[in-house]
Amino acid sequence: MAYRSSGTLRKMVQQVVFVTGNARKFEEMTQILGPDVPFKLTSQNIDLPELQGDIIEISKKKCREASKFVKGPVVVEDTCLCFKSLGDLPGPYVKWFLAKLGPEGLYKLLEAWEDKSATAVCTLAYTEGEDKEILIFQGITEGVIVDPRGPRDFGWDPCFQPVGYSQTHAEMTREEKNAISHRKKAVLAMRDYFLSKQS
Ligand SMILES: O=c1[nH]c(=O)c2ncn([C@@H]3O[C@H](COP(=O)(O)OP(=O)(O)OP(=O)(O)O)[C@@H](O)[C@H]3O)c2[nH]1
Ligand SMILES: [Mg+2]
Repeated sequence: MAYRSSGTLRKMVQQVVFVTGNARKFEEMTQILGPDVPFKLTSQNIDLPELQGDIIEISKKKCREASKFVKGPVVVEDTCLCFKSLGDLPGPYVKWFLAKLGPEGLYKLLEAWEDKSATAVCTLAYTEGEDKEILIFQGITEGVIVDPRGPRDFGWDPCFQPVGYSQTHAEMTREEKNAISHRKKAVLAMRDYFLSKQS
């Protein structure tokens, strides 16, 4: 078992459970983390209540709920899609907007507005256990909402085109998306935290 060499003797985290019902999130997080990470990531699908509030608040509550089930280190993710013209809605409620309207409907929501800009926000909330502090790692990608293009196998990817690119997330290969995405930025911030704890 590994221990931190400096400061108080402390057991290192060896396994982190990603509580999510979304297999694509786990797949992308695993690909982004790569092999160079000091813990093993597994996933568990627990139907967690998602309370209302701001992004950080929702993520922290989700993490605390998850930690009651998982007896050990746990991470959860909440992803928001925020339309500037709509005062950052649908934000954390994008899942329900997407389910009812599809990517076309998301695009049409902005029909009356000239400004189609949006931000994709990935928020990871991590804790070592039920009574431990919750840490937040966030990644944001700026983009525009376009008439959907590309495969429909993941959420709103077909209507989100990152600034500086001519392809939507859905038109990119998985590697291309993972190299620039909101998730990549959040996951690498979490990975850096773990690597810094090691040294
Ligand atoms: O096109 C996409 N590209 C992405 O990179 C992405 N990440 C999440 N999503 C979707 O946005 C909503 C977030 O809701 P969400 O954070 O509550 O996720 P979820 O309920 O699917 O899983 P979880 O809460 O069990 O982890 C859900 O509809 C997800 O499918 C994405 N769509
Ligand atoms: Mg959810």
